[in-house]
Amino acid sequence: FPVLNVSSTCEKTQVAILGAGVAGITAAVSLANNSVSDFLIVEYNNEIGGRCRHGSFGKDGQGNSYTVELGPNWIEGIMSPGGPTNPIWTLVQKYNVKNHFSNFSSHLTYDTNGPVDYLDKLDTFGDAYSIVEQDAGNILLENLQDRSFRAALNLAGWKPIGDPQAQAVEWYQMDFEYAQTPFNWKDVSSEEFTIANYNSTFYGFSEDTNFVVDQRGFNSFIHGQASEFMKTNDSRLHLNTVVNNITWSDQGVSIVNADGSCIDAAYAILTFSVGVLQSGDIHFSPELPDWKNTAIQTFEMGIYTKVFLQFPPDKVFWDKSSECFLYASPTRGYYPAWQSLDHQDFLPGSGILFVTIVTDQSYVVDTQDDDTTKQQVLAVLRQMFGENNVPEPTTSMYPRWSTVPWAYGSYSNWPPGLTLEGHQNLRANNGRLWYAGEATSAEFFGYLQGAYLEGQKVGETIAACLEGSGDARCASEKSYEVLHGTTDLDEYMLVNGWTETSFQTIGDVSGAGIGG
Ligand SMILES: Cc1cc2nc3c(=O)[nH]c(=O)nc-3n(C[C@H](O)[C@H](O)[C@H](O)COP(=O)(O)OP(=O)(O)OC[C@H]3O[C@@H](n4cnc5c(N)ncnc54)[C@H](O)[C@@H]3O)c2cc1C
Repeated sequence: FPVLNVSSTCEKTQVAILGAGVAGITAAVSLANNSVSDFLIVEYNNEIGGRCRHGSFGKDGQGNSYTVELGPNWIEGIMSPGGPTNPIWTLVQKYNVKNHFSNFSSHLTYDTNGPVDYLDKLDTFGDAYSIVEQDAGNILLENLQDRSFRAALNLAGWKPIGDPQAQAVEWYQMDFEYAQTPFNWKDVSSEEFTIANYNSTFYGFSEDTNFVVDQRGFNSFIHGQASEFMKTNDSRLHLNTVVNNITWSDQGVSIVNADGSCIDAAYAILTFSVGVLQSGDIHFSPELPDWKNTAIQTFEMGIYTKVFLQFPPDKVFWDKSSECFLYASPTRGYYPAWQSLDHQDFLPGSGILFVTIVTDQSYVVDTQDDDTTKQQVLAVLRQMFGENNVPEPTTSMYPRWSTVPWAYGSYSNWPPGLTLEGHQNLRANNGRLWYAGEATSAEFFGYLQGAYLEGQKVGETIAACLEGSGDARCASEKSYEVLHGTTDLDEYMLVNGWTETSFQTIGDVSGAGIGG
């Protein structure tokens, strides 16, 4: 097989897989399933899993730490009878990853004065959201101009300005899922593709989401997958190796790492996050063409931060039968969604509570010290549950996703006005350098299933290329040098990374907009 610099001293391989997250490991499974065993996986960290990552936290009665998920916690969208199944759900069952149905109707509402019932505002939001779904379907089917999610909600009559409870409800329904806000000038979400993304997962698979509480960690499904094709200490897995330079062409790809090691590959699969690609930490030679660079810089990266607290288990002050506590602050997005792990279905007796914040507030906590954040969350808890009822936590912890140099953020988000062609440019290969990851999925961006499906697809494509570049399955991805303003209906097809799932309404069809 042809590679660059055949005379060089670099390690040689047929396929260099850059990154060992879900996309990278799934690409390797695809190659192995297609009889390609000559590949190398290069990974920044000292373990596989990527953003699917856990940490040790707190102590149980025996002095052992608990495992908590720093990254994904949910299998989002499971399956509907007779419909497609989320591939992550299939893997979680295969490798017995412990999970439990998340009951989102098990929530209580609070504001600065303590408990107060504003659940009815969730219904009002739901009514407006159904109108937005119809509107988004119309935009897609009629090839109309996309708009921001804020504009869409306003047009549907949902205007939460000046109402902290309504803002908390909006945060719970939007920011909690997309890690980005539809709030006023900060709005960075497309109406059309946010709705399509929601439909693909929650109408395509099902509206159920299951919460993972496996003490081996959520990523044990990735370890399970890897064990199917790799031995312990497999020499094809290069951990603790940071890629710095990528030289690409139609003949092959050369990679130079920070430790000076290098690889010459016939093909490479790049799975780094949009945050890493945007950062400029990776140098490309030749420079990436404008159409590719524009796509990378246009797609958005959201931050999703969980702040964990452990309280003495005998001093738990919240209702242990509830899963979620929503807090309405005058400042929208200020420590709004609290989840209890001390629940009979999760980690009973653990005394662990965590609060989620996203992008704007995440940037704030990422630049302040742990103690300041702890004092802020305790002040909120004391407003919610009473000044004298909330003791000092025994420990607290949170990851700073915006600063992690192998991710620079949590997951991607589709900005207003970006067309399907614009997104396709994020997916499209540059010569023999191919791309995969959650962000390259047109329908499932942000989710584990997006990373899985994109990794699988690229693995199969390159296996076909290695059989013979004349193989039709090896054709280059379509790319667009000139971007037009909208996307014709007949472009929603595989050539642009679009399957038919967003047009299905297998789950709850009550508000299905796109094609529904
Ligand atoms: C806080 C949080 C919550 C989330 N919640 C959910 C959820 O509940 N459900 C859900 O489905 N999804 C969720 N997601 C999204 C999900 O985690 C991602 O979609 C998925 O893990 C992305 O996989 P990937 O393979 O595309 O990328 P990654 O996992 O980022 O894999 C890329 C790999 O490349 C490596 N890398 C980066 N730079 C370099 C370099 N220079 N050299 C070498 N290696 C490098 C990284 O270390 C990483 O291992 C969440 C993510 C986060 C962070």
